[in-house]
Amino acid sequence: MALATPLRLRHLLPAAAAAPARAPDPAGPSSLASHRALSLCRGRLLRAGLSTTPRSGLVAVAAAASAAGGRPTVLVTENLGTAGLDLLRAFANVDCSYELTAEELRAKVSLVDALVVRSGTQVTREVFEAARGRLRVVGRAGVGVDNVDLQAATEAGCLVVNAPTANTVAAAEHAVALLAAMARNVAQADASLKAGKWQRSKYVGVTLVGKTLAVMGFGKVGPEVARRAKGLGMDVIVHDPYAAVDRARAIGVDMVSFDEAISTADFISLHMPLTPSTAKLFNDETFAKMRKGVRIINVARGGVVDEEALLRALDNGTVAQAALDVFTEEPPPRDSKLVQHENVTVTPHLGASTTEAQEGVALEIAEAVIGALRGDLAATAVNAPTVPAEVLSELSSYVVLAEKLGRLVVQLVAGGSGIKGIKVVFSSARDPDDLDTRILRAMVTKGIIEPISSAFVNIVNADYVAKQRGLRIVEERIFLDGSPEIPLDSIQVHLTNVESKFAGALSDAGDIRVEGKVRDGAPHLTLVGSFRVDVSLVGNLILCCQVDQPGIIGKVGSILGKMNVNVSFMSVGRTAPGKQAIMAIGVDEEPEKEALKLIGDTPSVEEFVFLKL
Ligand SMILES: NC(=O)c1ccc[n+]([C@@H]2O[C@H](COP(=O)([O-])OP(=O)(O)OC[C@H]3O[C@@H](n4cnc5c(N)ncnc54)[C@H](O)[C@@H]3O)[C@@H](O)[C@H]2O)c1
Ligand SMILES: O=C(O)[C@H](O)COP(=O)(O)O
Repeated sequence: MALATPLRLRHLLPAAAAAPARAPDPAGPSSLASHRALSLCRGRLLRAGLSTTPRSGLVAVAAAASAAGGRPTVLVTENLGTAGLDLLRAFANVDCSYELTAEELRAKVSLVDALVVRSGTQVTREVFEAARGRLRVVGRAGVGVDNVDLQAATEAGCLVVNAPTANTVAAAEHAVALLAAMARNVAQADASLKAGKWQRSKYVGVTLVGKTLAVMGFGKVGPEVARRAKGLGMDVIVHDPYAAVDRARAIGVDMVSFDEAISTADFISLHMPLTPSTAKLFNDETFAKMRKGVRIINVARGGVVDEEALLRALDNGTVAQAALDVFTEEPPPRDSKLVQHENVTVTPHLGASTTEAQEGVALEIAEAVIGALRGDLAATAVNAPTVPAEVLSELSSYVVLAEKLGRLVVQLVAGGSGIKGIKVVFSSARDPDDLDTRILRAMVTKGIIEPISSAFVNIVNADYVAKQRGLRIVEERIFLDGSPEIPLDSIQVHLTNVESKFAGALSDAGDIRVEGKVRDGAPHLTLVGSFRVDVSLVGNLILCCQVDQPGIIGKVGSILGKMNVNVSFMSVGRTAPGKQAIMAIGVDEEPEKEALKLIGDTPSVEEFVFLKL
C-alpha cells in the first residue's frame, strides 16, 4: 500500500492522456554542458510527487517525460533573464519570439515542447488545442497564472509550473516606490516640468513619518512592505484573516480586523491574491468606511478593487490618491478614466520588473521547466499531475473529501484570528502501514491554503507551503474495529487556537472541527463542531444554528424558495430535543444577500454561515 518514491511524471500518466510519441530529434543527445546544467538544477528540484488539480476536482494530467532522447524545443514569448535562458539553452533548442500575436502563438505552439511566458501572454484553450498534444510544459516566469487556462492545460495533459518566490522583494519595493512617489506627486510633477511648467505650490505632498499604513495581506510580499514602511517611520498595521498573529508580532506590527485597518489607515497597500472572496473587496461600501483622504496602493491584482467605485471615491475625495500597478484589464483601455485621473499614479504591471528579480525568476522557471521536461515533478507544479492509478482507485473519493473539508473549514475562520495549527484525524480499521495518508494530508492543506493565497499546493510542497505560512500540521490515527478492506472510516479536520465566525463549529476543546465520510463514493459532511449531520458535499452549504423547535426548517426553506434558490438537501443535527441544533442546507445557487439577511433575521436562528464548496 505504501507509496513508492521517488515518483516521476511518466509513472503518473494514464496511458490515454499521455502525449503522443514523436520521432527523436536529429539534433541528437544533450551535450555535456546540458548534463552539467541539469545536475546543477536537479539538486534543487524535488523528485517525488503526486499532485492535485488546479482549484477544482481531481483530473489526471499527462506531462510525459522528454521524447525518446530528443532535444526538446522551448518557446519563450516574453523577456527572460539571461541566466535562465542560458540554462534552457544548455538543455533545449530555445526560440525567443516576443510580442507574438495570438495567431502567431497558435502557429508556433505545435512545434514546441515547452512554452515560457510572463503575464503578457494569454495561454488560452485555443493555444492548447493548437498545440495538438505536443506542448508538455508551460512555465510561468512569475507568481500569477491568471493568464494560463489551467483547466485546458490539464485536459491537454500539459503541466504548468510557476516561479513563486523570486519576485517578492521586487513587488514590495515597487509598492514602497509607489507609496513615496504618490505622497510627493513625483509622476505628476515630472510630467508638468517636462511640459515646461514650474508648479511648486501645486505639488505639495504629504509626509510619511507618523502616518498609518495598513498592509492588507500578510503572505510573502506584505511583510516585506511592512518592514520597509516601518523603516520610513510609518505606523504599520496589518490585516490578514488567515496569517498567524505571531508573524506580525515578530516584526513589531499589529494584526487588526478588516474594518479597523481600513478605517484607521492614512495609506492602504494591497497584497492579497485575487480569489472569489477578494474580488472587488474594495468597493463603494468599503471605500465609505475609509478615512476621508486615504491613499491606496495596489501592486497585487487589479480585480481586488472595483475600479468604477475607486473612480467615484477619487472624484468625491474619499480617496485622495491612488497608485496602481495592476488593472482589471491589462493593458487598461487607452481612455481609462482611472488611468487618466490626475490623482492617480500608474505603472504598467512593473512590480516584478527589476533586473535582479527577473534573473531570479528566469532561473527558477528554467529549472522547473527542464525538470518537468525530464519527467520530474517540481514543487512549483501548479496543475495536475495525476495520482498514480493504484492510489487513485482506492483513495480518489477520500482525496476529494479531504480537499472539500479543507475548503470548508477555512471558511469558518473568523476574520483577524489567523490559522496556526491544523490537526487531521484519520479513523480507519486498516493497519497504519497499509494506509498512506500523505496525499490526503496534502489535499486538506490544499483545501485550506489555495482559496486564500497565491500558492498552489501539491503533495511535494504541501508541508513546505504550510510551514512557510507558519502552519503546524499534526496527524492522528484512530484505529477502529472493522474491515480493513475499506481504507478509511472518516477524516476529521481541526483548526486549533483559532476563532470561528460560526460558534456552532467549535468542538468542546475549542477547535473548529469538521468531519467527513465517503458514502456511496461521494463525500459527505458528517460532523460540525459537536453536531452530527449528514449532507453531501456538493454545491454550496448554509449552516444555521438555532434552538431545536418545530417549523424552523419550513421557514428557512420557504425564504430560499421565494428567492429561487434550489435546496438540494437538508440535515439537522442536535445535541438533545429542544436544545441547540444545527441545520445544514445544501443549495445549488449562491443566495442573494437579501435571502441570507432574511435567514439571519429569522427568529430563533442564532447564527448562520454561507460556505462555498
Ligand atoms: N505587481 C506585481 O508585479 C506582483 C508581483 C508579485 C506578486 N504580485 C501579487 O501580489 C499579491 C501578493 O503576493 P504574495 O506572493 O504575497 O501572495 P501570498 O499568497 O504569499 O500572500 C497573500 C496573503 O493574502 C492573504 N489574504 C487572503 N485573503 C485575504 C483577505 N480577504 N484580506 C487580507 N488578506 C488576505 C492570505 O492569507 C495570504 O497570507 C498577489 O496578488 C500576487 O499575485 C504582484
Ligand atoms: O504574478 C507575478 O509574478 C507578477 O504579477 C509579475 O508578473 P510579470 O512577470 O508579468 O511581471
